[in-house]
Amino acid sequence: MSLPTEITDFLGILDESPVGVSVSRRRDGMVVFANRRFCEITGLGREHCIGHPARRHFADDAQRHEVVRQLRESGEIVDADVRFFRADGSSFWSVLTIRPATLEGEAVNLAWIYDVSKRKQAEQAILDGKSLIRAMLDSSTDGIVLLSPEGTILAVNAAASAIFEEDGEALPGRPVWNHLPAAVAEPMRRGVERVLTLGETVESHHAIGARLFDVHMHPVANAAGRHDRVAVFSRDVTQSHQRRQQLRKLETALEQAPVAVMITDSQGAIEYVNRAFVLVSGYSEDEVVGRNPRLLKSGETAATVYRDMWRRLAAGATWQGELCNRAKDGGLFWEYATISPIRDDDGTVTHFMAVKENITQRKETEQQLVHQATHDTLTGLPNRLLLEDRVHHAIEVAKREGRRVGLMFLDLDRFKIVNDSLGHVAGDQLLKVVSDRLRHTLRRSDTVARLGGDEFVVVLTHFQNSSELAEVAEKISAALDEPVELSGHKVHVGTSIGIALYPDDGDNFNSLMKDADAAMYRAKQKGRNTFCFYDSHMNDEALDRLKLEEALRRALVRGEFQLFYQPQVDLHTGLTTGVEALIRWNSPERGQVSPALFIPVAEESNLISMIGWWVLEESCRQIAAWREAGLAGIKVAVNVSGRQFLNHALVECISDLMAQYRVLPSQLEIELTESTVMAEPERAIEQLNRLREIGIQVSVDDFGTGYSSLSYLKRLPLSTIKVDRSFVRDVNNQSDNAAIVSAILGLADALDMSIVAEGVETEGEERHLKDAGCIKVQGFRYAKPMPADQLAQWMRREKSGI
Ligand SMILES: Nc1nc2c(ncn2[C@@H]2O[C@H](COP(=O)(O)O[C@H]3[C@@H](O)[C@H](n4cnc5c(=O)[nH]c(N)nc54)O[C@@H]3COP(=O)(O)O)[C@@H](O)[C@H]2O)c(=O)[nH]1
Repeated sequence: MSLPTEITDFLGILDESPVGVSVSRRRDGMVVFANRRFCEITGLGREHCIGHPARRHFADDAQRHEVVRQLRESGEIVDADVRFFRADGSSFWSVLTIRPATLEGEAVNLAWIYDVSKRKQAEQAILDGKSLIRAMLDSSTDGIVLLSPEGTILAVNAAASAIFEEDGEALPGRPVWNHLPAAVAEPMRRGVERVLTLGETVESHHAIGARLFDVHMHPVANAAGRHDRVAVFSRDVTQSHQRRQQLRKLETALEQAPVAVMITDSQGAIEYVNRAFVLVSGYSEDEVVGRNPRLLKSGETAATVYRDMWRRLAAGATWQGELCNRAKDGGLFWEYATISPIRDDDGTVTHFMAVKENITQRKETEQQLVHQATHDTLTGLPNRLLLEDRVHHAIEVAKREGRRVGLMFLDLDRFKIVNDSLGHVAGDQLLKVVSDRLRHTLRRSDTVARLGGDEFVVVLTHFQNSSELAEVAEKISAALDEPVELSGHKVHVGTSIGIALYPDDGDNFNSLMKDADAAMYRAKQKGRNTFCFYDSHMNDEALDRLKLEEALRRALVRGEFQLFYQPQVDLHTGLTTGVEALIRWNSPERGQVSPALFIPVAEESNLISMIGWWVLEESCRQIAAWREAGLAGIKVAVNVSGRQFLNHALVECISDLMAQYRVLPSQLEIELTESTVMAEPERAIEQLNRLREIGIQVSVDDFGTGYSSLSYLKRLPLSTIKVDRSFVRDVNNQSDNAAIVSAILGLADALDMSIVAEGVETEGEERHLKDAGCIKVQGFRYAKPMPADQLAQWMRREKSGI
């Protein structure tokens, strides 16, 4: 299109304009003119602008539509911010103004563009910065409020709006005091004044409803450096306060806990201990912090316990178990510990926590109970249960090491007499003395146990041969043969010891015990206070003894006993002065059993008391029967065993029997063996005096076979000494027997006692005795023991002088 000159001039002017100008036809939007600046701004050559649609310059379709809409509605565009394309495809911000005009009758749009990219970028940067600050402020969990000196809210972040429970946009311009409780507003007002006056930060704590806040107020300066605003930062510390309180409660609970608590780091260095720990261990916190818990180690906890503990802890598991630890003062204490690993958020074990209950008392009670269950209460020695365990163990070790085990069975020889006569208290005292002597005689490695009663067992493991065992047995015998002082009485007990060996005699506890028991019985038979090694025949004997005991028991019930009577004769007159009652057992199974065989078994098994009472009663009954039969005045001497003699009830019992059968004291005599009298001389003196008070005379049997103390003999109220038949035998030919008999006669004379010589069998013996001055005799030479009816005939014959 060729343009008139005035138009060309106008366009020439526009071409020089510093603003980009383009002219486009309104009917088709085709550009008809673009000035130099327009081409510079868009980077397009003029030929790429003119003759092309104006819309192609718009970089944003939405903006283009808006421009078209406004043009349609108002016919012009004033200072719109629009993005245009550059020739290289990039875009720039421009301020666009379009005004309608007419060019040569053609309606056109005159468009001015002004590149505002730099300003836009700056604006965007500010906007970005502001929104960043805003975003930062809003993302803060602390409430932030900017206040004027009067307390007017200038700005708030989201957290502050939430505290005030108000819309954040509504708050600026309002006095902050209206949004605070009076109790908070007033101190805050003073705080603001102070911040602005002094220019310093003020900190305070406030409660708003149920929530707690830490408040920091900072001065904010203006461009001139003057503090003209206050920034208030409020931190909601409700939860942390509650947590702190909970922690404090936990700490108090830990401190006051009755259980010891210890926390170590992962390497075992102690970091914390509570008060219970300090009390139990005796160590202060300072003394243990930084140290390893092994400082409590006592050496009493089995190594396996620690191994198990570390195996579990290393696997990250909790360990529970009992530890025996040592306190600072050296004392031991027991703890039931639960040790658990403590992990951080990543699951790494950072610490270990030990919670330990003091179970010392329970342990001590347990140990006491175990001790009670395994030890004899009276002597404190191991009992049968523990003995069995020790023997098992000793056999196991001996088996491995190819050694022998010696088991000694001890039975006190005269314990039962002491117990019956002096009472249980003295008996207990005696057992304690015996225990102490055994303990002192043996090595610590040997076991001494009490089975009960007067039976003890010694187990020896360290000996070379059986003669060493014999030496030990001798030492024990010697120690127990020493007299024991009991309630003012000197008592001789003595012990019989049976010895069995592993593996020689048995390979288990029961067989060794059985064998040693059999050997002990043999030792008793050998004469007491001695020892005997087991040999295989002993078991048969022990079995026989047991059977005999059972048969004896039955005999009492079945009435298989009978009394025989042996006369005692006066050599001057040839008349019977009395008779000795001698028991006989007519066993349907065994036939006639000698009292020499069954009396010792009865003594061992306690049956002797019942048999003794039977003999006493039967003797009294017989005296009465003879009286009824016209044979008054027969004096009966009854053998009384040691146990029966020392029984408190003996005197009363004899009195009762005498009263029941109307027996005169002169018709009854008691015979005691020398050993019975001398076992307990003091006690014997007491009992003999009581018998004398009721008129009963006592003779001492088997005189010369035991060990009489002359000083005691002098004090004993005895009427007669019976010379044992071992001294009477062949007295006329054996000078030593003659000397003994002569000495006994002299003694009896000096002590004003009468003499009866036992077991006279020959005329020579009789003559010697008569010449020596012994008048009363007893023996087969005159009469053998006979049943009561035969004795009655014997007496009648004698009376009638036949
Ligand atoms: N506790 C009790 N002991 C009793 C009782 N009855 C008897 N015994 C004691 O038993 C032992 C054996 O007695 P026994 O077999 O009866 O022998 C007595 C006489 O038979 C025997 N004796 C008498 N004279 C002679 C003789 O000339 N030769 C000879 N070889 N033996 C003779 O002596 C025994 C009487 O002894 P002792 O009692 O010491 O006077 C014996 O120890 C009895 O004591 C009883 O009831 N209770």
